[in-house]
Amino acid sequence: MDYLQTTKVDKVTLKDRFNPSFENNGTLHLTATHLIFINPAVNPELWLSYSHIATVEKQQISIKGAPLKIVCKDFRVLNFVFYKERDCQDVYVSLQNLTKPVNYAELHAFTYEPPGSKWPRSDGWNIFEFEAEMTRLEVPSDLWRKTDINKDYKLCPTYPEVLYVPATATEETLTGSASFRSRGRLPVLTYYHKYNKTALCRSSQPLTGMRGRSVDDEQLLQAVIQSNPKSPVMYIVDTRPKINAMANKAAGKGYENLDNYPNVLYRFRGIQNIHVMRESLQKLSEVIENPALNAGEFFDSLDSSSWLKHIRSVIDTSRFIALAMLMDNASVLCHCSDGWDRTAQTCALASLFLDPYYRTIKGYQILIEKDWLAFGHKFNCRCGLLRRENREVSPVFTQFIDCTWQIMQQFPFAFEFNEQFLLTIHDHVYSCQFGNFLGNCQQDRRKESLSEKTYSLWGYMCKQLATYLNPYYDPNFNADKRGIIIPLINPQCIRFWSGMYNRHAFAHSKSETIEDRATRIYADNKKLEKEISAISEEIALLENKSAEGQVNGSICENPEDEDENSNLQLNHDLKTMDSSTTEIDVQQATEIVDSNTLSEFEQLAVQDSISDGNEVKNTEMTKDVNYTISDEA
Ligand SMILES: O=P(O)(O)O[C@@H]1[C@H](O)[C@H](OP(=O)(O)O)[C@@H](O)[C@H](O)[C@H]1O
Repeated sequence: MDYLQTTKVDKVTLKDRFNPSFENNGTLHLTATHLIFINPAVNPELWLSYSHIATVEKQQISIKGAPLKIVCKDFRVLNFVFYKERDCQDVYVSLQNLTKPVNYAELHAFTYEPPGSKWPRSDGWNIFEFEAEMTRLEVPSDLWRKTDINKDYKLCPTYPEVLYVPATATEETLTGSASFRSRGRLPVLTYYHKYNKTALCRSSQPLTGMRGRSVDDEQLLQAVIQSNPKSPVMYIVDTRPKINAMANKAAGKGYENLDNYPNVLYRFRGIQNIHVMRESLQKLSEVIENPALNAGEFFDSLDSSSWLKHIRSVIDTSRFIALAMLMDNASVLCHCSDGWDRTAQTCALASLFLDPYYRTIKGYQILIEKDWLAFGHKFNCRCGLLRRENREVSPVFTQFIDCTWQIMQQFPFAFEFNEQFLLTIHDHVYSCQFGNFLGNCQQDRRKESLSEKTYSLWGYMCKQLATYLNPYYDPNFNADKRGIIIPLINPQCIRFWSGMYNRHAFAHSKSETIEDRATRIYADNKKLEKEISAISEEIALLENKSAEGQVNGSICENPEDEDENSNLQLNHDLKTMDSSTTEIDVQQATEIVDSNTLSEFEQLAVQDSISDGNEVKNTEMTKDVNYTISDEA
């Protein structure tokens, strides 16, 4: 490893911004893949994958030594102080080289071997197949068809090989439409709501320019409309601010000219581009890192970062898509400029609102496989996994994980998984320990043979599913409304996620958060309930046995059965155990559910739109529905 100027440095201090008096002195080791800091008096050792490092900065030397600041992609900030300036320089140069790998082979995934019992490298690599997911969604073959037009990625290099399109669309129409869409990313199906036959399609922007048009593209959208027997219209949800879409026109792209797209309702949604999001996260990081802020200053700075405003705009757009499909029975085409950032966020979230399957552990992984990995979100570029162009880095996936967490706060019973599940996925996008997120599209991953050469994160996670289970989960949540959830988007409903952005700040603090405590108590109660019911069954069995014994005059006299008697006593104690805590929690839980279900109006609307007859009167629905969306967003 010629990158390493040094492999071991003694007399290093790891400062704690939030506890300056805490002297953490130890030894720093640099290996091929990790920085390790060891202080025998502190457990556990600190292990940091080079892939997790965002920036390394040498700071002003002081009488205390030579400081080195490391900012991580999981929002951890490490301030080391070296006794010798030379050591600081050697570590700085080493990290500068080690954190900017040039090619995949340098990444940890190609050397990682799971600790303990080995499991097959293939575990978790084949959880997603497009056809299987479309079959699960019950996509009707008379309305939609699978096409192999993208075999070997020859039509669109960044799309998956398997695509689903309207059954009436010809291959010529598809080819013509692809040539009229940015990077060939033509409108194709990503989610199907079988209850009212509405479709969610996704694409990139059209190459309209000042007056361009494509009859093929127009015919393809008419075919989308005709694939939905429930409505004569469809929506195009352009996730961008209108002004950005207009700016793209000058570059020969832009948005659909509705004169050429009859029966289409157009909505601009105002989600900002990757550059604005990168700057917003930079401001958020500065707020997180600053221990000197008091509460008021913290929230003022958080506001000025606009991070929560952007999170809200992504959720709001996804909610609009779900409501348009649900209440207007209209199919939707969602796009942005390239159709791999904001489109991935909003299509995935809208699907998560409409289909409870995506709120299970496996379903959420399938959702990421479909709308993020298969449809070509550029993980390499956006997460800076290889030597990167800073202009391409942006927290698009972090925002999606944050949005998911926001929805979990509103619907704590609707998700099979917990916060730790989201944090694990987020952190392993950056760790490069597994192959799932390497590359920018499906074609890249196949070229690198990642499923043969690396382990899958899903394979790793399924070995410890209990870690990721949400004890509040109710698989039948909102069952009478088919599990559909429509989140609230009032600003006060969007919260700062300290479990993501501040989790390392108080890492050594022993205090348990309220949420953790409630989760623990609730999980304990669940466990006790299970034990009580198991014991009750045992008691019933024993009572039956002893009744039989009395009838046959053969009551067991031998001392071995004393255990059974003591069990009976124990069981009796447990059975009469004060279950007030369980009752309170169940009562509390019921209150939470009541406050989290749809508002009266939305419940009515949702019931109407998915009523058995499914005969929704569009005009009434649209007329009644206040989407609170302005075209000029
Ligand atoms: O929309 P713009 O202002 O042109 O900005 C573009 C969007 O952010 C694109 O992401 P998208 O997939 O969300 O459109 C991104 O891929 C491009 O690099 C950006 O230039």
